Amino acid sequence: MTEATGIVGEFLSLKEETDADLLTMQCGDFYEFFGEDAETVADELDLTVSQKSSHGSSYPMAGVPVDDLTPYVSALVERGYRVAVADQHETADGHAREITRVVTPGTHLETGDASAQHLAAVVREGGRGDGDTYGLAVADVTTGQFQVTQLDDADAGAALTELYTFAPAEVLPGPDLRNDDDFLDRLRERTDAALTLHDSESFAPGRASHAVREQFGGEAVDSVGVGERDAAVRAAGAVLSYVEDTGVGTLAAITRLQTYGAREYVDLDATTQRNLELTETMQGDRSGSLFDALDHTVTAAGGRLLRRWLQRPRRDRGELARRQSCVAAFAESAMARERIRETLSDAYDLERLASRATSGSADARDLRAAQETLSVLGKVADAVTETERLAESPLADAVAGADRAAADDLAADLDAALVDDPPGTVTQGGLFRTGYDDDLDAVIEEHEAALEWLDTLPEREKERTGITHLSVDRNKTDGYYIQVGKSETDAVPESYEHVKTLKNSKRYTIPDLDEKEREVLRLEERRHDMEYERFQALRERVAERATLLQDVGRALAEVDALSSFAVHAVENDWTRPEVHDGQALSIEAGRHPVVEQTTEFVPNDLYMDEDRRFLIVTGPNMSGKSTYMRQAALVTLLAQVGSFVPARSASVGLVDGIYTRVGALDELAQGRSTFMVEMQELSNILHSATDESLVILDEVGRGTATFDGISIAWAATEYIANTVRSKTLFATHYHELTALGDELPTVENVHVAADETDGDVTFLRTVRDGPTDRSYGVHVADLAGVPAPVVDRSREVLDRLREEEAVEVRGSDRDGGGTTQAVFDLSSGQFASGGSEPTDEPVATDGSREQAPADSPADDAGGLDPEAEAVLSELRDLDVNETPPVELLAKVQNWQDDLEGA
Ligand SMILES: Nc1ncnc2c1ncn2[C@@H]1O[C@H](COP(=O)(O)OP(=O)(O)OP(=O)(O)O)[C@@H](O)[C@H]1O
Repeated sequence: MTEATGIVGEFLSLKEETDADLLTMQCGDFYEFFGEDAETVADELDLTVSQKSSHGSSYPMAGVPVDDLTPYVSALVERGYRVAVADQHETADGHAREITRVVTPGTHLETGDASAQHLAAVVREGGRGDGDTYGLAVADVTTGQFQVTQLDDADAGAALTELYTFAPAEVLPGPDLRNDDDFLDRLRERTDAALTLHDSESFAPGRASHAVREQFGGEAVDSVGVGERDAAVRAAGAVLSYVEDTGVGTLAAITRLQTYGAREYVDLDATTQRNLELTETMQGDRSGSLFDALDHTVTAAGGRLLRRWLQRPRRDRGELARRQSCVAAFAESAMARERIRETLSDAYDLERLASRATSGSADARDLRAAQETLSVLGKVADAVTETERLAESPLADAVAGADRAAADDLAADLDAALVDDPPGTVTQGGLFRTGYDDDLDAVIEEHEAALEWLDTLPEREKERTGITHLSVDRNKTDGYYIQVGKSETDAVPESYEHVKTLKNSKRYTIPDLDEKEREVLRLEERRHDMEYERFQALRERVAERATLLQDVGRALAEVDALSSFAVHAVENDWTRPEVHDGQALSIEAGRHPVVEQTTEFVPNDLYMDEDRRFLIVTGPNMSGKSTYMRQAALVTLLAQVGSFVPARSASVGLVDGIYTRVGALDELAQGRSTFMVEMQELSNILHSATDESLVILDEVGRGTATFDGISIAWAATEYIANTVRSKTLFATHYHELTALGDELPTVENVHVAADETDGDVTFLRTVRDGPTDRSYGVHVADLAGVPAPVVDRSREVLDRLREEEAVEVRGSDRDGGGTTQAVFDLSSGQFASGGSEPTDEPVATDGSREQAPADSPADDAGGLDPEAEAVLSELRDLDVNETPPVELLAKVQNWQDDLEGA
């Protein structure tokens, strides 16, 4: 291929300049993609590819109109591409093009999604292995939120967990982490984030701390105690530099550095968020999640905050008490609450408007929206002050946190400037009210007068000439003209100069009209320029008040989220939990917050404390074990976000983390076996949980052979109860484990009760102390529609196993005739002597006749060899009641081995 020149050549050389995935370049009224980029974009967005020839070669080309670029870029970014945009600008000798911005998943301003969009940088300091420090900085450019933290971590687990909670759209790994496959794999596994290698220099301590100081001022850095060389500062500097480099212009919206310590939030890893179905169900649906059930917010920002709260429960009792008091006040002020929510429903997303103002993308409608929302603050504040119950609650401070006077001033400013319903374009005039600016008014007045002259021209000309079919109009080619109907063209005066003949009419112009036309065009252009200039100035003034907009936006979002909690509490009869620093978790008549929405729910009590930390939950399948355990976790979580809880009363000891292990669903797709995932999750819990955590284990060890499963569950229970000492609920079908309830002082048994009369099982949904006696699995098989012969036979087998610890194999006699030949002996785990008919000889499962082995019980009469004797005597001496099941199993296995050896 010859080297491209011209437009394609220009495109290719711009492409060299950027490491973005795609480049689009403005060519007049279109943005064009060329070459491979054109093909990729056409594939992704269903655009038509044409061919552009350049000096004998031909290049694929796909383009979109200038005004439509944003949605196309958004769609590409949402698919994970980083898109560079090269704009065209006029120069003395034609035009030039340069890359003005790179839109990436983490810096995408025009997102259609109201939820937060996070860009994160993560830095590791110190050698590999023990004692590493991780710095994390997370920005949301759409709202200007910027959060920074630092944590010490041995194996990156805590740092990754912290990252997961933000569900970042884009991550910038620091220089030390770029080549760490393990870290990157773990990151990819749990987030959909695009990984971007940003300039290593920007992570360097000096550069980074300079960037942080430039952005927030030296004092801000010092006051939050982030030292120069800290990993957190390096991460923060990299994020700032990336936002600046991508050029979307939102850096100015990042006004505040929020640092937080790991101790402020409850540990809640991605697995647990998913298991507890906080924001989506395990199947990935929003509907049916806790957020979905709980969300009564009326603004996008309020919804975003509520979601964030659920994902980041707090450990600070003071903050929780503050939120609870606000919810309580709202719950008891029905009228004011409804009035405030009604007012709030007029609010736009101020945090996002602030970012649009600073990036220069806000239009007059956006500023109008900002004005209306700023004045919402005053109305909400008034409603709070006027309602005694609200006025004396911490809500008054929450509202007062934003500067109402400044908000009113800015709102008044904007209101004085902009017309009520401004147009969506900012270059076509019509934005400002009269009285806002004298110079502008003068031009507008002249312009309007000239337009008025044109408007009334037809009347004047009709009167002067006596022509009835006469109108004045304008189009692009002819400019202004007088149009006269064909039948009356004879009556046209001499002063009319003919312009064009149409089928039914003729067009003319007159000297006065030509002159007015020039005047109107001149005034129009001047007016548009003046209005645009003034609009930019106004937008800049708003951008300068970004912090104010963000403060007001956050205050309104908080009022929205808190009143949403109150609405839910009132509608569902929730109660204010007592939160305390002790261990006890006590729930009286508790319900599951989501299940109770759709089911006639049977409330249950739960009590745990220092001496009753570990509950083994047994009960039939489908009886409600999982629901009961999740309910405990969700009540705790709700208490730690400041919400009321679904219970008659509740007292919740604050936890430092909630860990769950629940049946894995979709991990097989990722190439890991269910059991492997189960064990990884268990391992993570055993490493991470502390005596202040809450652990939910819904079956452990089920994914493997029974003996291994029981052994692992047994050992894990001992380890948690004796060493980790976290509050734990463990649902299991291994009844053997219930023995631990009697032996370990802090472990207790509870069960979900069921009632069986005449073979009919009724689930009572009531939790009682002590272990269950049966499991009713066969009943569930019946409910699930397993064919009747299988269900009936299961019942028979079950009964025989219970009564005789042995069961025969049906149909093992291939030759027909008999039904009962091979007998499986539960206690030996082997086929023992055959049944009685039609023959006494043992038959293997394949139906073939076998010689009875020499040491089979059938041969006992002949005397035993020493090994068998030894086994028998051990068996006789064994105290079954005193031996833990796992040991029993091991013994049985040993005996079998011994006997086989003999
Ligand atoms: N307290 C309750 N009141 C009313 N319905 C309940 C209650 N608890 C559970 N349920 C309902 O019972 C069904 C089974 O509950 P769950 O999944 O918790 O049972 P499980 O014992 O964990 O079952 P399995 O052992 O098979 O996993 C669910 O549909 C749930 O909605």
